[in-house]
Amino acid sequence: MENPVIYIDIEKELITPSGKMNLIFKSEIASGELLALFGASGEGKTTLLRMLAGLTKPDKGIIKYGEKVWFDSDKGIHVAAQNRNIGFMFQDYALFPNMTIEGNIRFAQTIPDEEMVDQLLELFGLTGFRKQKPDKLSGGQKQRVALARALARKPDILLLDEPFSSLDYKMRLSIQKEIKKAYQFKQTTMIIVSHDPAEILRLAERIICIEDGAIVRTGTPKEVFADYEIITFE
Ligand SMILES: Nc1ncnc2c1ncn2[C@@H]1O[C@H](COP(=O)(O)OP(=O)(O)OP(=O)(O)O)[C@@H](O)[C@H]1O
Repeated sequence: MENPVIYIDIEKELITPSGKMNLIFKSEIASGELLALFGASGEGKTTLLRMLAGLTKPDKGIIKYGEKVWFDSDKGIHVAAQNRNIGFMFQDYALFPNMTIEGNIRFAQTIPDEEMVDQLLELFGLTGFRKQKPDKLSGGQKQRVALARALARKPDILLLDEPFSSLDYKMRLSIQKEIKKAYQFKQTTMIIVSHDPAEILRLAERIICIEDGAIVRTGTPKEVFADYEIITFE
């Protein structure tokens, strides 16, 4: 069954180091779409994901998931994060320090599924660490656990904020490939924040560029990056 379309039409005043900036975002995100958000630091990409996840309230507007209204400022509706079935991994993710790696992944599941825990550990190259505590792991390994945890709850929507930043090139490529495979297959809608055009070209079907708090461009990554000479198309 297809996931519903996400409809976002919101405004939020951001308090930035250089003053106030109004973030205005209106878009429809299709079911099963792999969308990248691209923009300079401080443009509000993380805040946008947080609003979609229900962790930050927009000042005004509407967020809908199919027929379900998740946010409506006029009607005073704000559905809590735990009722949106969104998997997310933000830059400031924290693992539970007293739980093992497998425990961290298991804890994220809404319905217990040991086979999936094993698959995720395998997919992210973590099987050998499953009984370890997070403090024994490197930054890249911790990031992989956080990614596995975001996937573990079988979310309808997956929000990834710079999810591969601590991974080495080889691991980056292999995990990008696996994520793309697994989630296109399941038709999970995925929104990824990335500063890396090559990564966006590899992963995303559509890109939305944000500048000064507004959408300035949208299209396929090839269309949008066509002007950038530095990019090598694969
Ligand atoms: N709830 C909030 N209310 C008002 N301003 C906020 C709120 N949350 C974040 N901001 C501000 O909005 C600005 C944009 O932050 P955000 O983290 O969304 O940007 P970003 O595009 O994700 O940047 P980066 O690429 O560096 O992660 C920052 O200056 C931040 O201080």
